[in-house]
Amino acid sequence: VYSLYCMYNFCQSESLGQGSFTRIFKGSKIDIRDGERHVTDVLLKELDANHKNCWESFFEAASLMSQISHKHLLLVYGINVMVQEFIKCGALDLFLKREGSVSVSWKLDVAKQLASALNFLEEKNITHGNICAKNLLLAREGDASQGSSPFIKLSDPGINLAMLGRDVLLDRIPWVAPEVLEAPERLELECDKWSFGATLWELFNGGQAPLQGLDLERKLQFYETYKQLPSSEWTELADLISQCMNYQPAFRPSCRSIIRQLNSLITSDYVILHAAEPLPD
Ligand SMILES: N#Cc1ccc(Nc2nc(N)cc(-n3ccc(CO)n3)n2)cc1
Repeated sequence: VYSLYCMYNFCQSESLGQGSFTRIFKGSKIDIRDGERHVTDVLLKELDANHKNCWESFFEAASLMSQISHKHLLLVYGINVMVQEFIKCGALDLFLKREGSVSVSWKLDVAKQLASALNFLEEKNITHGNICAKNLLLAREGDASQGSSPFIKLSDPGINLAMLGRDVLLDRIPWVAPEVLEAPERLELECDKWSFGATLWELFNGGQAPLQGLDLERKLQFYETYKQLPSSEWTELADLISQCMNYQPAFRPSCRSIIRQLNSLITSDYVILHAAEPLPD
């Protein structure tokens, strides 16, 4: 099996003229197969700014052409790129592992921002389905000494849970809610609350993955025996995490309650006592 690594690099050359609603660039597709580089000339078509609204038909046209082939039909290599805003400091789990010592109030600030993103999704009745520190992107590091706070953005959920194999789902224990394992196609809002609890745990444990190193069988047993993650010595935090990670979805707190509890954590004297060093647990 070879790893297909395909990178587009392209230079803007207006000389290629304009499509009706598109800008076109000449580029080259670099595939690496069995250690060999294959460079192919490609043309990249980008929907221009004031026609973003008809991206569906742009997408349909491209996917239609990519599904058929004939010697007199243009070959479409694919439309398999998602273009995202580049977030300066990358994923939170890696940042926490690298940094190690961020203050308790920094962590609570990040937790509150995630809670407000979840609150927004809850109001829209949208379930994300893949809340975890890996999918929290740090747009601004924030520096406690300068008093500037961090700024996070929740990434896309990736492939729909119902499309994933059972092993992938099991490997997402303990982020994936227990009820999702049995019915990944029926995602409810409550499953994001469970994942929020697991993400809080990551946040206050230096970005290390909970249940790391457990194989899938043991991860499944963790749920079958209704286990909880090792609780923090900060009881109010441990309470919030276990409320979110309640095996009964209906008993999990609403986003408003989560935000209220985070606000009271922020004012608790634990924060002042641990202003500088990270929580020991
Ligand atoms: N060193 C370093 C470094 C790495 C990445 C970025 N930036 C960025 N921008 C995005 N839009 C998305 C991501 N992601 C990273 C993991 C995921 C998983 O979803 N996304 N990283 C900035 C610095």
